[in-house]
Amino acid sequence: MMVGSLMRRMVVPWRKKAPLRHRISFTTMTHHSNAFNHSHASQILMSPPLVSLDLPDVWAPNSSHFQLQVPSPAGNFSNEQTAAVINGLMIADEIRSRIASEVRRMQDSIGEVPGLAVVLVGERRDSQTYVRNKIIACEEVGIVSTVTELPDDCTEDELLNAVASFNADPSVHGILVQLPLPQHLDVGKISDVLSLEKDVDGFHPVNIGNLAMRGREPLFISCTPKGCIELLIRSGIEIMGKKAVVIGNSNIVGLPASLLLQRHHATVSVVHAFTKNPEHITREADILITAVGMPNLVRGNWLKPGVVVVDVGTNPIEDASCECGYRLMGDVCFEEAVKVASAITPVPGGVGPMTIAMLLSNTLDAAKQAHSFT
Ligand SMILES: NC(=O)C1=CN([C@@H]2O[C@H](COP(=O)(O)OP(=O)(O)OC[C@H]3O[C@@H](n4cnc5c(N)ncnc54)[C@H](OP(=O)(O)O)[C@@H]3O)[C@@H](O)[C@H]2O)C=CC1
Ligand SMILES: Nc1nc(=O)c2c([nH]1)NC[C@@H]1CN(c3ccc(C(=O)N[C@@H](CCC(=O)O)C(=O)O)cc3)C=[N+]21
Repeated sequence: MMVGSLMRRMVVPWRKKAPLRHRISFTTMTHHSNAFNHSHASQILMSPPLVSLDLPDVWAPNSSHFQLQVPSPAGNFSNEQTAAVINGLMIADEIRSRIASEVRRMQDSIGEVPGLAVVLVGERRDSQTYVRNKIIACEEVGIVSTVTELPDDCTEDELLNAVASFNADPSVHGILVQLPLPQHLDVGKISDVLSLEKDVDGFHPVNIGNLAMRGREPLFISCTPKGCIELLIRSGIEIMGKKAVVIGNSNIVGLPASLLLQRHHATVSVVHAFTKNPEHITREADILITAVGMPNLVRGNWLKPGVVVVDVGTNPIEDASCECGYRLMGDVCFEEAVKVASAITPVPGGVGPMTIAMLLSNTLDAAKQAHSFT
């Protein structure tokens, strides 16, 4: 289990009662009737469902406060309206409550709890913060987490050995290697080594390939795109038949987001760094997902009135008035977009919390699969 003497491990113990703010029953969830009316509905990814927990992957929110009053995209949207702001924190909270009760049910039934191993290389402040947030989130739902920290100058073998040791550890059901890695380490080699059954980040080429191919089902879908689609569905926004534009094409967000939107029968265009006149393409979008890392890239005049905007971008901006010295901004100029869009996710408080909720969900799924627990 040790990788040289450089590795530090931190084990967060299982807490019996997760201190979540809201505890709600999920038994009242129903299918999203509009989406299921369509004859192609059965072709939408059904296994595994978007959110684990054996729910259908297209479904309506179970309480009215999640149902946004969204004017139909590009339809009768008036310029005087402002967009509904999609509350990712609240939706993620509800999902985490459900995961917590599933983890308890698993422990009560078979005496096992899901385990997540995180590998963190180097000392990037942002990565340390993200990992800490993931560990806290695990603790809150009863998932046991382990962090391996490796120094910036660790060798590829040390990193691969850490992953391999978690592959072999039956108490670890999910493995996440925090990105970005230092330049001398090849992220592709990790996914070659990482066990497919433990790839809770959904980065394994077989998982991405299966996401791309008709008639195939990935074991895991990348957390951020999965969170984006979950936000749309939970907000009552139909995807099928819509024109969707994704800005960004990374393996971690943009590419799987466009594949997932296609699975939901959107017509998808991808905008990237070499796209000429991107605003001509984005202005066609009914649904826009942006994952670039450039604050204010998307201005109000890039948007069609009534568009639904999902802003993945997470950009720290220096701000002396904030306690930590910076604030977070998305890729979208929120003040302008909110006057044009019908619904929009904020940063912070939109996609970010959903990414973490989906990681917990994937880890629970992995543990259920490992123990044949249904
Ligand atoms: N909220 C969350 O949960 C998460 C947020 N993020 C955030 O999302 C953002 C993107 O992350 P990630 O995908 O990892 O980033 P990458 O740097 O890996 O990818 C950025 C993508 O943006 C494209 N791009 C760069 N410049 C432009 C431009 N001027 N116009 C259009 N496209 C452009 C690139 O195009 P090309 O392919 O041509 O190079 C690339 O596909 C970051 O801000 C990150 O912090 C990321 C993960 C999770
Ligand atoms: N292997 C791997 N998997 C990832 O999923 C992964 C990664 N590496 N590297 C970095 C990116 C980034 N990412 C975020 C997760 C949560 C928030 C998040 O919770 N954001 C909060 C704000 C958090 C804060 O205040 O700092 C919010 O938007 O409300 C943001 C970004 C996952 N990533």
